[in-house]
Amino acid sequence: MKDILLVLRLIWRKQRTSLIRGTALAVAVVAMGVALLGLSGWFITAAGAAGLAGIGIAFNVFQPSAAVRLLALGRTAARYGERLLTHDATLKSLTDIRVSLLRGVLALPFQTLSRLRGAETMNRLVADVDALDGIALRLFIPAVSAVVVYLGTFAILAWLTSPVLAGWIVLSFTLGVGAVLVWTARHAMAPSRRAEKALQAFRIRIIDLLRARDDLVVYGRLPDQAAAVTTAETRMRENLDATDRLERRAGLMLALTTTLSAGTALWLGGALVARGTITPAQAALGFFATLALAETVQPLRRGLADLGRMLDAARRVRRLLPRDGETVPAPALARAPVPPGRPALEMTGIAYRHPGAERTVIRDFSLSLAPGETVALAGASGRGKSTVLALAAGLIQPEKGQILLAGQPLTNLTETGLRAEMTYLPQRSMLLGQSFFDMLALADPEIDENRALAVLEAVAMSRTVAGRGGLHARLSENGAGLSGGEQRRLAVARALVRRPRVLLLDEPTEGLDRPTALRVLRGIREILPRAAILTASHRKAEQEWADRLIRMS
Ligand SMILES: Nc1ncnc2c1ncn2[C@@H]1O[C@H](COP(=O)(O)OP(=O)(O)OP(=O)(O)O)[C@@H](O)[C@H]1O
Repeated sequence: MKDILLVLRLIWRKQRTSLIRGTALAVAVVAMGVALLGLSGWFITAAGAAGLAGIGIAFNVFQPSAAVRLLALGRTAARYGERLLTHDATLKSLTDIRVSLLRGVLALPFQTLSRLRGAETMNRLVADVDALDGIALRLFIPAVSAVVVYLGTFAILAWLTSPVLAGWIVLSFTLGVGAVLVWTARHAMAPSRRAEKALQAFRIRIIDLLRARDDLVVYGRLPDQAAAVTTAETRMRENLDATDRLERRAGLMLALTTTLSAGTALWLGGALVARGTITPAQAALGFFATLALAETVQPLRRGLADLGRMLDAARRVRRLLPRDGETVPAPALARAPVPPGRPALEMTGIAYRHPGAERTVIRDFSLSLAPGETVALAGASGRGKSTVLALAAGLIQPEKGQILLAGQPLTNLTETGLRAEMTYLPQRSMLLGQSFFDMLALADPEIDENRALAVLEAVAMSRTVAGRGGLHARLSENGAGLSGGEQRRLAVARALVRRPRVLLLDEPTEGLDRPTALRVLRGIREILPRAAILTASHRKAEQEWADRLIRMS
């Protein structure tokens, strides 16, 4: 519940004025509904009684009928305004929450980020935030309007009829309805949670199926994965059916409660009429007002049936939201230009152990890299070459030692400043974009065609690009229609686009034949003659290309 309140506070804080106005209109809608039915009941009964008493001619029909029309029209207008304001305000605050969530995700440490599963994170951002719209629209606003209307109904009925009748109506109605709503919330919690879990599993399994379809086909597991998708979908439907059945049962119980409350109000009103405390028209007013109170509980019924889903969504979302007073820093510009004439990269006495790992993978590692120099890290698989590159790139922080970029500790540079000076090509890259040009523009949105063609020439991709219809020809998603070697060369070209002072390469020519690999390595140097290059390499071609070799053991 704490999580729901926190999300509600966020929604309220971001759209306070619209939500206050919308809640006021929601109260007006329900109050006018109660007044409309109560007044109509009183009007018909009073007119009938006046007719029976033979004084029908003196009965003023104009004022009550004008009030009935005013209430009917006012209710429609208030309903329209309420929907417009509350839905608009909720959707706007959910958009803000989604952006805050995305910022929260991006601000996570590299290690945590690399452990996140894409499909699950997408669910957080989309499905969970969608589930939160009911918190304001189907729980908070209806609950506030119900309480205000019950108090108002009690006060007005006590004034217009009798305090005993007013007290009985509001008390019996509130207790009966309250019991049904608590029952609904308790029984719907588990199926609503299970339905949401099954929906998320369904989405994740479909994404896994699409992403790994080639491997699933090769290993003959496509039917199993498809069956897993169907199972999740069936489970979702079963649980959604269960919540629907519960909601309908709750509707039946609410109708019975309202009827019981209205019936007893009629009986009590009759008894008060017999004692001469109130008139028949006043008793009718009480009876119809009780029937009208039923309108206050319909939205709450839906909201409470979804409570389990909203609670889980609020809990998951809250974990990723910045805490109160904690703002995620926006990337800023570098604080100071990097001074010239120093080693481009210095690593001194570095020690690092991956979180949860038993052994320290990097111990007392030091390196000095001059501008224009190329150093290759060599050593058996698992010795920590990629880890050194990630440390140098500032993606993870060493437990001991210091890393300087042209004399400045990495920690002194802002994210933007650091990325402007240094580029890192990991072992596996994602090629985002629909054309060669788009893919390169990810590294520099200002890139022009000449520069794009130059870096593509440097990595021996000019012929491929021309053969595919040029820089802007449409490609398959993530470069799927390109060979492995072509994708690798494109990733290298993208790293060159930024003209970094320090270039970190993790097996840049993996998947290329030796002559192409040598051409690409030569091209990298031609494009960046003064860059300091640190590369993790198993291949002879890369080790020969380097000025110096550091063996990791
Ligand atoms: N996030 C991580 N959590 C725990 N251990 C990790 C993590 N990343 C890497 N390791 C471990 O750290 C060790 C060094 O990994 P690293 O990728 O740096 O080796 P490498 O020398 O680059 O290997 P390769 O040549 O195969 O790429 C390995 O034993 C690896 O399993």
